[in-house]
Order: sequence, then C-alpha cells, then structure tokens
Amino acid sequence: MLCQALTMSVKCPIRRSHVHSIRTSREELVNKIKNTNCLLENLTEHGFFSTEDAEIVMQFSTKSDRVRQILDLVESKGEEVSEYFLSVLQRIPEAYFNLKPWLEEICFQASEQILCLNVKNNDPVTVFSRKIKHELCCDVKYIKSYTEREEMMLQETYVNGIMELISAANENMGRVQDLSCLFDGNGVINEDGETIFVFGDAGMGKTLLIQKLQNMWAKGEYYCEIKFLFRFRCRTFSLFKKTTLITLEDLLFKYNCNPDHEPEEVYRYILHFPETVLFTFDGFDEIHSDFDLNSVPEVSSPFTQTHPVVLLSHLLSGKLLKGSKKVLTARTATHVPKNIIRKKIMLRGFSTENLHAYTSLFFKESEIHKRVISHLKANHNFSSLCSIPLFCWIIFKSYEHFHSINDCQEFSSSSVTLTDIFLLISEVYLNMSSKVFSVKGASRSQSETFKNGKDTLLSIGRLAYDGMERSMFVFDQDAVTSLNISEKDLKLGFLRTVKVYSELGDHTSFEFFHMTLQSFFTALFLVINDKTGSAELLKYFSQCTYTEDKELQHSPLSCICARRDRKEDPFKNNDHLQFINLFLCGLLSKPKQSLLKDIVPPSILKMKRKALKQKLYKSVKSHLKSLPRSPFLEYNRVHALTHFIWMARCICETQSEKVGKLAAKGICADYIKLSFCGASSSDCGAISFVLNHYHKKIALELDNNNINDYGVKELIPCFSKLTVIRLSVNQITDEGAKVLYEELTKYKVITFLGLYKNLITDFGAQFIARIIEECPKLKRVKLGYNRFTGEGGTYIGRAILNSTSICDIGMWGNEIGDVGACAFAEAITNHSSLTHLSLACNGISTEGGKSIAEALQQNTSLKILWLTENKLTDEAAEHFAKMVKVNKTLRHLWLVNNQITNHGAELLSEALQHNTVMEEICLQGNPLTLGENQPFEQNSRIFCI
Ligand SMILES: Nc1ncnc2c1ncn2[C@@H]1O[C@H](COP(=O)(O)OP(=O)(O)OP(=O)(O)O)[C@@H](O)[C@H]1O
Repeated sequence: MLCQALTMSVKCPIRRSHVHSIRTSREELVNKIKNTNCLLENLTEHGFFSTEDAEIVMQFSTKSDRVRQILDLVESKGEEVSEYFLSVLQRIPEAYFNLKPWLEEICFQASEQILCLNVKNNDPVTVFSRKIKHELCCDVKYIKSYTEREEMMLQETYVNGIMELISAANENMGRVQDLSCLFDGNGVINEDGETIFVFGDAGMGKTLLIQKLQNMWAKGEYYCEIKFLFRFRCRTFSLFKKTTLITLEDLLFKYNCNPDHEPEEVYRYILHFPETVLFTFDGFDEIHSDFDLNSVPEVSSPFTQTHPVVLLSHLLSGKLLKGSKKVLTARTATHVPKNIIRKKIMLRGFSTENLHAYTSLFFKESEIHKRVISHLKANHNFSSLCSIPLFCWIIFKSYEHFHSINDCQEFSSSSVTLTDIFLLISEVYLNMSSKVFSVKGASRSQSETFKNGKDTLLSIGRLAYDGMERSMFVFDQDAVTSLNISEKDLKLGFLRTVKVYSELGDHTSFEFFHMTLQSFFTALFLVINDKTGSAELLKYFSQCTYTEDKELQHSPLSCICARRDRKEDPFKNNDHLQFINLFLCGLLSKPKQSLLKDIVPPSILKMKRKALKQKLYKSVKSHLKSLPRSPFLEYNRVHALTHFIWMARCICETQSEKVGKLAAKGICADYIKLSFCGASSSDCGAISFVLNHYHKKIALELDNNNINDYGVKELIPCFSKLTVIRLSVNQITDEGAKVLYEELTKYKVITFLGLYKNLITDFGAQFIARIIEECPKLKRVKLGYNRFTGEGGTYIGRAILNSTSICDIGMWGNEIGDVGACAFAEAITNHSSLTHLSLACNGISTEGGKSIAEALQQNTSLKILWLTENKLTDEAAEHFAKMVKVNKTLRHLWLVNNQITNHGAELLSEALQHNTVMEEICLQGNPLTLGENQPFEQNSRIFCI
C-alpha cells in the first residue's frame, strides 16, 4: 500500500496551487508559448482580463514580452484565473502542444467549474484546418468532369465501385467495403509503408474516389485524426520550370492552400505532427517533367529549396514529413516502389449492383430508368462498357440527350465500339451548342453535325495533338488562343477549366474532361487533318511497340530514387498513346466512312485507311511471332501480355473481318495465356472477335483479370472453340456460371474449366454440376474459393459421380462441410477416372472424414487427396488408417493443419506397413508432440515438420 502511495506521489506530486505552478515554471512558459492571441481572446471573453489588460499586453512588440505580461496578470488575478489559463493551454493542444508534457508533469486537471467555461479555438492551426475544409467543401461538391454549366453533385452521383485489396504478390485479398475503411489495418502489406496506392485502368474512377475522400474529410464525417489535407494532381507538376526552386512550405502553402495567420506556426505544427497530414496525389502516371533529376543533390530538409518534383518524391518516400498519410493514384501497370506502399487497392469499376445503383442516381425518372436497365440487360456489350464508370457516364449522357430529343432508342446496335461512344458524346456536345434541337425530333444526322462542326473539331483536335506531343494535359490560355479556339468552342464541354497555381500567379488553364478524350481528339485530328501524312498518322504505333522491357513499366519514383542515369523521359506512360491508336482504328474503320466522307477528301481517307491497315497487319504479325511460348499439359502455350490486349482492342475496333482473320492466323498456338493482363469485360469482346476468326480449337486462360459476368457473356461467340477456359479470380457470379452452362453444354468440347476464386454460390453450383455431367470430355475443374456450402458440395459431388471423364477437381476453400464431404465420398467410391481431389479448407470434421476414408477403401482411381485445413481428429485418422491398409492406389494424402494427435499419427504410421504404394502422408500443423522418439516420427513416409 505504502509502496503504491509512494509511486503515485512520484508520478504525480502533491498538487500545488495553480499560481505557484505558473510562477515556478515561468521561463518554460515564456519559451514555449508561441500563441498569445488565443489566450487573450479566451481570458477576455470570460471577463478574466479586461480590454485594457489585453491592450497592455499587445503594446509589447516581442512575443516573449507579451507572454511575460500575460503571466504577470494571470498570477496577480489569483487561483481561478490561473486555473482557467492552464485549462486554455490544455484544451487547445494545436497551439500549445509543446506544453503537454509540462501539464502532465504538474498533473493539471481543471475543476468541473472551469471545464464548464467555454474555450474558443482560433489558433492558426485550427483556423487553417477549417479553411482547407471549407475550400474543399466548395471545390469537391460537384463532379468536375461534367461541363461547368451542367455540374452534378458528387453526393448525388457517386456510387462505390469495386475496390479490391491486393497483396504484395498481386493477389486479391478481399474487398474494401467503404472508403471509411481506407486507412484501417485491413490489407496492409507493409507496415513501414505510408502510401495507400489506388490503381486502375483509364476511367475506373480514381480521380473521383480521391474527390469523394476529400469530400468525406471536409464534411467532418470521417478521418477525424487528420487536420490538413493537401491535394495535388501530378499532371500540374509539368507546369514547373526546370529552374524552379521552392521549399516544402511553399509547395504546401503557395501551391495549395495558404494559412491566413502565422504560417510559420502552422508549418512548425505540421513538421511536429506529420501524422495529422494527408496528401492526395492523383494521376502519378501523368507526371511529366523535363527537369533533370541528376542535377540535384538528395536533400530532404523541410527548409531547403529544391525542385517541386523532388519534393514530391521525398514526400512519397517519407524523406520529408515521415508519418504523414498519402493516397496515390495511378493507372494499372504504373510501378511504384514496394517499400513506400502500405496498401494496394485496385479499382475494378462497377459491378452489376453498382451499375444499377448508378443508373438509379443518373436517371431519376422511373420510366427512363426502367428502359435503360432493360437495355443493359439485353445488351451485354453495353453492360460491359458500362462497367467502366467513365464509359458508363458517356453512354448515359448520350442516352439522356437523345432521349430528351426524340425518345429514340439509340442503343439498339448489339456491337458498340469505344469509338462509337466517343463519337456519340462529341455529337451530343456539338449539338448542344447549336439550336437544332429546339423542336423535339428535329435532330441533325451525325454526319451533318460533324460536317458543320469540322472547324471546331480541328482546332480542339490540334490542341489535343500538340499536348500529346509534349505529354501535356493542362493547357494555358496562350496555348488555347494560339490555336484560335473560340470562346464558344471552349464552352462546348470537351474542355474544362482548371485553376492552376504557377510561378506567374493563379490563373485559369484548361484540360480535356478526361485524358481518354484527349486521345480521341488526337486521333480525330490525325484523321481529319488533310495535311497529316501516313508517317505522322502512325507514329504512335511505333512508340507503343512491344518490347519485353516495356511490359515491365518503369516507375517514375524509382527513376527519381534509383535510376539517375536514364536519358529517356522517365515519366512516360503510354496508355494514352495506345488509346490514340485504338481510336485511329475505330475512326478509319469501314463503318465510319460514311461519317467521314464529308469531312475528309476521299483520296486522303483512302490513303490513311490503307496505311493503317498495312501497319496493323505488320505489327500484328510481328507481335504474335515474338511472344514467348511454353508447353503446358498437351498444349503449345503462348504467353501473351498486356500488349496483346491492346492489339486485340485495336483489331476489334476496326470491325474488319480481314484484320481479324490475319490476327487469328498469326496465333500459331493452341493455348493463349492472358493471365494478369488487366483485361476487362469489354476486352473479352475483343478477344472473342479475334478468336472467332481462328478455325481450330483453342485453350484460353484469363485468370486474374477483371472480366466478371459481362466478360463471360462477351466470350459467347467463341465458346464453340474453347477446349480450356480458365477464368479464375475474375468476380464471376452465378449469372456467369449460368452462361457457361448454357454455352459449354452446347458444344461439349471443354476439357478444363477453371473458376477458382470467384463468387459462385450454391445456386451457381447447379450449373457447374450440369457442365460436369453433360460435357463428356471435361477432365479438370477448379472451383476453389467460391461460396459453396453443403448444398453446393452435394450438387458437385453428385455430378462427379455421374462423370466418367473427370480426373481432377479442386474445391479448396469452400464450406462444403460434412454434408458435402459425404456427397464426395459417395462419388469416389467406385469412380474410375478421378485421380486428383482437393477438399482442403472446407470445414470437414470427423463424420465427413470417416465417410471419405470408407469410400477410399473401395476406390481404385484417386492418387492425390488434399484434406488440408479441416477439422479431422484421431477418430477420422483411425478410419484413414484402415483405408491405408487396403487402398492400393492413393499416393499422397494431405492431412496438414487438422486436429490429429500422436495417437492418430501412430495409427497411420502402423497402417503404412501394409501399404507399399503410398508415398506420403502429410501431418504438418497437427497438434503432435514431437521429439519423443515415437515410431511415427521415424517413418520416412510420414511428414510432421
Ligand atoms: N464511383 C463513381 N461513381 C459515379 N461516377 C463515377 C465513379 N467513378 C467514375 N465515375 C465517372 O467516370 C468519370 C471518370 O472517372 P475518373 O476521372 O475518376 O477516372 P480515372 O480512373 O481517374 O481515369 P484516368 O486514369 O484516365 O485518369 C467521372 O468523371 C465520373 O463521371
């Protein structure tokens, strides 16, 4: 007791009077109090100081003298005032954070009475935080991509898309349910990393996600621990001159948001508490700077001047403001050094539910809403394009427009290309400026609209093209005026204004409402400009030529940090150039000729079409030839990469049978591996287009992409040829499973079906079961990590019972339990073809184990059985031991991570004496006590460690 009392008194000395505390620590207080305004304001507010007192304090010119005067006054006014004074120091931690240890040391605790007195927090840190919030609230309320005149509220338009946590090995680790979970502990792949890296393909919603995040913080709903949010768009770093030198403080305050009071104090706070700062850096792939990184020493002092790009790199790598939070976005395949990443989140676009939610938000009128939903259901080509939010918005925008004009159902065509939808939005914008739609139904034809708008398209196209040439995505007023873009054209909606902070002061600049639109306009310019020769027309193809190096894209940051000897522009990302090629293919395709005939002289159009065709032929041929090959099972497998997807997109965009045939001819393999290629559902349409021209049977591997049910539907034209279809890790649900059933059972050529890690439930299991039953050539089925319970397990088990071809079935990571296990037991009892079975990680306990073991006493086909990570006990082991004595086929029995003890292990070991074919029984991860020299430990076929 005494001891406890003593420790307490050491920790917290006997309370002295508040006046005494102040008096004895006078010098410390004078040194540490930097903000006198807050003290004066609060002391005066409650009448502890008179106006004259405050005036006397303010007469002193230095801060220390003002503090001394305040202290004199406080002390002279006695205990209550001193207590309130201390309470202000405690209750405004932003201003007096360096006094926190002292307040703890003197064990200051304000009384109830003092705590009832309000404390106004107007210190510069809090005021600045409020200012940032206020500015953000105004700035991010609307979705900026929409033209200024028809802004849409973020709140009313935003829907969460699919956000997936990605592991260091690029595997899916589950979903992020909501943006409020962005900074939680889920999905952390590197505790030392500070950057949440959000990536996704063009138009997946990275920028909008950042905007939503800013909005949530600014409204005070989430992330309360963050006081400052500094937002940067990486593309604006291109505007800095090579010679620009600024400090971190400049970057934050001059180029972002400026504190109205005492910036040094705010900066001091930021440096002291970096964990209260959040940076958002949008579009890392869009950085372009001709600044020479070799020319600067690696400075990381927060007070040294350096080039802004260097500051950016130091912030990201934690050399500056270590501990601050960072959210960085970039297009897929932009490599960011692993050591800076804390979490990786991939945006996968809209799921069916997201799309429906977005449709309801977009089309408020229930009739139109219903109609759009039925269009989407009827046309998977639309649905797959709409799973990419940007394209969805463009399609809906155009739909809304055409609907408002003449109720026409514009989306009747079953095959719509990306070029179609960009032409559509151009038409909409061109038309909105003219008055032709004043009378309902009096619409101009698309070709007429383009003919009339040629000059506008040319000048905006030139701006896009000039920008592409210099990797510029923001244009200043001079660039715009030098190309004679009229005020009227600027307002059409293709371009939107951006406020830019530059060395010349704040001014308005312009950018395309999306980078993909800049690519579209570049292509349009190259096509409709009479003076463009074929070399110029095709130059982006050369810049996008595939080399193995390019597939492993360079990271802007690693270039900054490590590769200081590079001559090439380290920031170049060529997705936007690939889009130019894609649009060239679309614009110069046959179906678009009638649209262009009045804008481009026929001879020029012919020349361009011919040049493009030849280029495509050549590049398709050489690309396919150069792809790496490797044998797999009985196949000659070609390992295609992301570039192949771009090629397929271009080919499909031409809608040309001839090009399609040529590509198909060049494949020269019977197995195409396209895993981890970032293929989306609409890419399946492109792949399908190419494969449709391939006349032999072929195997297709699309594991680890983003194809979902729409993608499965897009593959419908080529299912007749597919002998192998691998769609693991692709968000396929029961709907996709149904399509697979309908298609695969039509042709019955399938031998391998891979659906590992999808979202198929027991309902979908019925379709899979019917595929297994009805496809007589089907040998391998991978169904691990879906959502099957006992019911689903029973469907699959029964189907296996009826299949005479199946040899390999993977069910790892479902929840089939004992019910499912019993169905499998029945299936294997007399099975003649099944050699490999995985029921690992399925919640199987003794009963299920027993039935499988009993079935195996009769089975003569199974060679490998995985029962890893179940709940098998010694009782089950006893039955497995009996089975081991009689079964003469099974070679590998995996019982890793179960609940078998030494007793069970011993039974299995003894049983092995009667079995000469079994090669191994794996018992690692079971509750065995080892090191006691028991016989099973000596058995070379029992593996315990
Ligand atoms: N979650 C969402 N909810 C509603 N609309 C969205 C969403 N995400 C994107 N959009 C629509 O798509 C458009 C493009 O999105 P955004 O600019 O965020 O794409 P991005 O991934 O940043 O593209 P890029 O990589 O090309 O810059 C938005 O302006 C908006 O109209």
